[in-house]
Amino acid sequence: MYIVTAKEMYDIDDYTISEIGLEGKLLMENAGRAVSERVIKLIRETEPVCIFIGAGNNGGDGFVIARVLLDKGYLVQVVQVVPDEKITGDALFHKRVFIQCGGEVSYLTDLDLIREKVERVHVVIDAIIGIGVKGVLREPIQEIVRIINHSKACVISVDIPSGLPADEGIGEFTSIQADYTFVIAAAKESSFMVDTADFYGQWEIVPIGIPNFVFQNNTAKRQWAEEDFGKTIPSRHVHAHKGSHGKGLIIGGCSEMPGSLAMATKAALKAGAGLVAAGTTEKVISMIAAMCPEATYMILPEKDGYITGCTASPISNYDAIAVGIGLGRREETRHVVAELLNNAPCPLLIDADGLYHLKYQLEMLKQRSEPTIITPHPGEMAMLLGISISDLLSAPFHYTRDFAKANRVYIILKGKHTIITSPEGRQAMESSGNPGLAKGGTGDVLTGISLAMMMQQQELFDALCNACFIHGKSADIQIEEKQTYYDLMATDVIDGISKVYRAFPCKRV
Ligand SMILES: NC(=O)C1=CN([C@@H]2O[C@H](COP(=O)(O)OP(=O)(O)OC[C@H]3O[C@@H](n4cnc5c(N)ncnc54)[C@H](OP(=O)(O)O)[C@@H]3O)[C@@H](O)[C@H]2O)[C@@H](O)CC1
Ligand SMILES: Nc1ncnc2c1ncn2[C@@H]1O[C@H](COP(=O)(O)OP(=O)(O)O)[C@@H](O)[C@H]1O
Ligand SMILES: [K+]
Repeated sequence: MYIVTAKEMYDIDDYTISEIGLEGKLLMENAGRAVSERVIKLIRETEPVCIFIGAGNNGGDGFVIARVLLDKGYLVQVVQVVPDEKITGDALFHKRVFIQCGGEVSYLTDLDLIREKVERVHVVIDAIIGIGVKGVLREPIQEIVRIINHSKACVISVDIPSGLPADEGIGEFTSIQADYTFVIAAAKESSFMVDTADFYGQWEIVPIGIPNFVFQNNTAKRQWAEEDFGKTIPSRHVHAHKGSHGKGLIIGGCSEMPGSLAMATKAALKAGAGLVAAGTTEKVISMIAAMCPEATYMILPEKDGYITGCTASPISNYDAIAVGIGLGRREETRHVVAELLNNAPCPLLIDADGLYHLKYQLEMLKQRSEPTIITPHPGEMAMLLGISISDLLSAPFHYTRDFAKANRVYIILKGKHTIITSPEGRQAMESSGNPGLAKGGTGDVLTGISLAMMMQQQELFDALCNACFIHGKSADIQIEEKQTYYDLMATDVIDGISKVYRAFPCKRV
């Protein structure tokens, strides 16, 4: 599933129409029919429906839906909220076809009459404005939207709730509050944003016949789905030995935070790493070694219980290194991250307190010849960017893409919808997981899983997407089977990794 801005969707439509030859009228027919199919599954013929239609192509979709429902015997009323001369092009074509089929259209702007109508119907279909909205809704449409929002009717939006921007980062708007939205052809950015997602209600994408390659050529953003995991997760060879699946090192931990290192280490092994070493202070090793007997341990120099260096040890022997969890923010610790940025001869993942130290040496990212991956939650990403969390969350695709390209870094921006970005600006959204994960330690588990994935035979970008999938899916399976959002623990997420692999068996070569 692809994710688009309004401009990208218009480019995709234009190419499909002008280069491929699928006419706009035909796309509108496909869109209207595809939405009608879903509507028919939701509502009964006896439930009166009112379709609200605006001036653009979104309104055109509305005329197709009206025709299909009328033909199926539904009680359909069509209210046009703009004068006749505003209906032009493909929308006018489909209005005429609807009328030829016996349909009736009333142009209404009297708000009392509209209120009366809306009170009498069970279902409102909102085809007033789609992705072509500009700014805050003008009157009388704004008031019509208010009337619909105050009614008891079930509201079904076509493509996008009218008034809502398709793109992230747009501040002021008034919008239909939909119960359901049937999104045409590709997800719009706003369906994932904290401030706009809820307006969609339950939503689903309806395909309208646009070929896959047209999306691929016009957007670098997509959702990472179960099928992607199934297709990309590497096989385990029958003759594999522990070296075939990577030798990883995790550096972190201090006397106050030993558990995070234990969890990341265990998660990395559970996710499939061949060998994992935990690099930390002698005291932390004595605290956690029994929790993860399968790991090896590397004693690092320390001061007052905090690690102060790491390159005295042979870091060149590893296939991937993670640093930062439970590391602490002492100044003496900062150059642990600097040493790794300078010397780690393999992919380097930086998380948690490591990101805090990275903020002071961001310019080193560009000098690395091996990939660097950062795994911030929104607070950490905002800190790296020097902006507020609310600014970041209003336009996360934009901010993470710019940062990734400018600093040549992979980013996993964690959240309900986690965004994975490559240094070239390719982006995937991974949406598994649930509120049970909103608990300390789950990020450490993701770091461990990510380290394991980074060392398997798969493209690094896919590896990071798959790590997020395993993490979220594990939490989902645990909630389905035995736990609740309240009692899910980070260690349960580690246990659930086995269930993900059993549910999606990978190929054995
Ligand atoms: N081939 C295709 O492209 C396909 C497109 N498809 C469908 O087309 C939709 C996009 O259609 P679109 O581009 O015609 O724009 P659309 O969303 O109907 O809105 C434009 C109208 O809104 C009005 N308006 C804007 N802002 C406003 C405001 N603040 N307050 C009040 N009014 C405002 C604006 O008025 P104006 O400012 O021009 O006076 C204009 O009349 C897309 O979402 C999908 O459903 C599908 O059929 C598949 C094929
Ligand atoms: N409501 C939620 N829905 C889905 N995933 C969530 C939710 N809350 C947190 N997560 C996931 O849990 C993890 C939390 O990571 P992080 O904030 O770094 O935790 P910590 O540092 O305490 O271990 C991330 O992978 C995030 O995507
Ligand atoms: K709409």
